[in-house]
Formats: sequence, structure tokens, C-alpha cells
Amino acid sequence: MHEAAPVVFITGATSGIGLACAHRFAQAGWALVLTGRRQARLEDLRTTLEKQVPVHTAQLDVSDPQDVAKVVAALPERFQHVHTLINNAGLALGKGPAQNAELDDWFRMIDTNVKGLVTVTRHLLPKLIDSGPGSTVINLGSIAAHTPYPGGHIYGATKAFVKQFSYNLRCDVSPHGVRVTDLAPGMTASEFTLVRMKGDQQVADSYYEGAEPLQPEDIAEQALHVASLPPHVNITCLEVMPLCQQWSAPTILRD
Ligand SMILES: NC(=O)C1=CN([C@@H]2O[C@H](COP(=O)(O)OP(=O)(O)OC[C@H]3O[C@@H](n4cnc5c(N)ncnc54)[C@H](OP(=O)(O)O)[C@@H]3O)[C@@H](O)[C@H]2O)C=CC1
Ligand SMILES: O=CCS(=O)(=O)O
Repeated sequence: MHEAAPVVFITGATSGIGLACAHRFAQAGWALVLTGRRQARLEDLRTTLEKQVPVHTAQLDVSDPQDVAKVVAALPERFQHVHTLINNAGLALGKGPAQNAELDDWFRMIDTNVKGLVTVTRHLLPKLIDSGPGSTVINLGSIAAHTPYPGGHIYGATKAFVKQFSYNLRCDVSPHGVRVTDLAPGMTASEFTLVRMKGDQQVADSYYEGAEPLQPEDIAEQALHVASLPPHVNITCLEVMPLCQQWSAPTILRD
């Protein structure tokens, strides 16, 4: 690992799990590269966290390959040695069965959760290899990768991609000291459902009624744990569920 505080690069740091990771890694003394599309939130975050640790922020839409290339190429010297990449940016869009779905929603999920994740990964792999041994790629998967539910169609499929990509990627990069983890949460209270329901706060709130979901901080704690293990230890897949969730998506997804 590089001698100065290690660098973590987080996509989707403006909300939910990514935001909680920013705070948790800062608390642990890591230097932060924080990215997302919402510039005002990134600036607020930098103002707050740079009192604790070095912070670099960059507005980034992961679904735009040119944007990704530009942001990685423009990393300041202090943030070049990326030790951990948290591929967190992602979303679900829409409810209801596949036969009623908007194709544009499907394309956006694929562009963000699949194309965006692999683009960021590909651009940062040389830096991660350079920072090894013990550098880490943490991909945010989901229990939806292997648990079918009505209305889960493309979202679950994108997360199945993330899981298998993580396993295959590990075969190639582990000889170079880079670890890969598929971090797969169950129901986590964030802006995720509000985005999925396209801003309908009432419906989003009803998703969590009667449940005690995971908090983003619960997942951030696991991400820090995975990235801080001795270099020879690679957690390949870590599934985390709230106690209340056995499985079954709430009926609001059925339309
Ligand atoms: N909440 C849950 O129940 C679960 C979530 N997950 C996964 O965890 C990850 C984080 O979700 P969560 O924190 O819950 O949701 P949030 O909606 O709270 O956060 C999503 C983050 O992704 C960013 N993002 C979305 N699209 C893009 C894009 N095109 N380019 C860059 N950033 C983008 C958003 O930032 P901005 O809008 O500023 O770009 C935001 O910071 C996702 O991959 C999700 O699939 C997995 C299992 C369960
Ligand atoms: O992955 C996120 C939540 S869900 O689709 O499993 O409910």
C-alpha cells in the first residue's frame, strides 16, 4: 500500500451507501475521491470532510465513457494511487411487470449499473494494480442478483452481471494483488426507492412500512472491513440482509 493515507475512489458518493462510505472511510483516515452527478452535494461533502482528510471531488456520470476517461486522467497527483474502488453508483427504475416497462428505463439501468461500472473499473485497473498488494474493487451488487421477484426484471439482471463480472475479474487481477468483492445488500433505506418510484415520496415511504431496513452506514462498515483486511484475504461475495427480510419484494413493485 502507498505510504500516505490510502485513497478510496467512490462512485455515487452523493447519497445513500456511497455517502455513508465517504463518511466512514474519512473517519478511518482514508483520502477520498468522491464522484457523482450532483455537484452541489459534492461541494458540501468536500467542505465537511476535508477538515478530516484529503478530498478530491469530481462531477461524474458513470454512463458517459468520455466523462469517466476525463475524470480519471485529471486525478491530482495525491490521488493517483487508488487503493480501493467502490463501484457504488447504480439505480433501479420503474415498477410493474416487464411487459409494461419503459425501454428507456431498462437502457438507463444497463448504462449505469453495467456499462458505467465496467467503464470505471477498466480505467482504474492500472492504478489498482500499481497500488497492490491489497488493493480492492468493491462492486455493489444486490440480493436481487439471484432472487427473482415481480418487477425485478432488468434491475436484478444487471446485478447478476455485477456478481459474475466480479468473480471473473478476480481471476485476472488477483495474481497482481488486487482483490474483488461483490458486496450484496438487501433492503437498505436510501434514496434508492425514491429514484425507482420516480420521485413519488409516498410510495417510496410505503416500501419500508413495518420493516427495519439496513441503513447505508451498515453497508459502509462492511465496505471498510473488506478493504482493510490483510492483503491475502479476499471476501469474494458478502451478502448482508436486514433481520426482517427473508425475501419477497413488497407488492408496490407489482403495479
Ligand atoms: N438501497 C437498497 O436497497 C440497495 C441498493 N443497492 C445498490 O447500492 C448502490 C447504491 O444505492 P443506494 O445508496 O441505495 O441508492 P441512492 O439512490 O441513495 O444512491 C445512488 C447513488 O448513485 C449515484 N448515481 C446514479 N446514477 C449515476 C450515474 N449515471 N453516474 C454517477 N452516479 C450515479 C447517485 O448520485 P447522483 O444522482 O448525484 O449521480 C447516488 O449517489 C446501487 O448500486 C444500488 O443498486 C444494492 C442492494 C440494495
Ligand atoms: O437491490 C436493491 C433492492 S431490491 O431490488 O433487492 O429490493
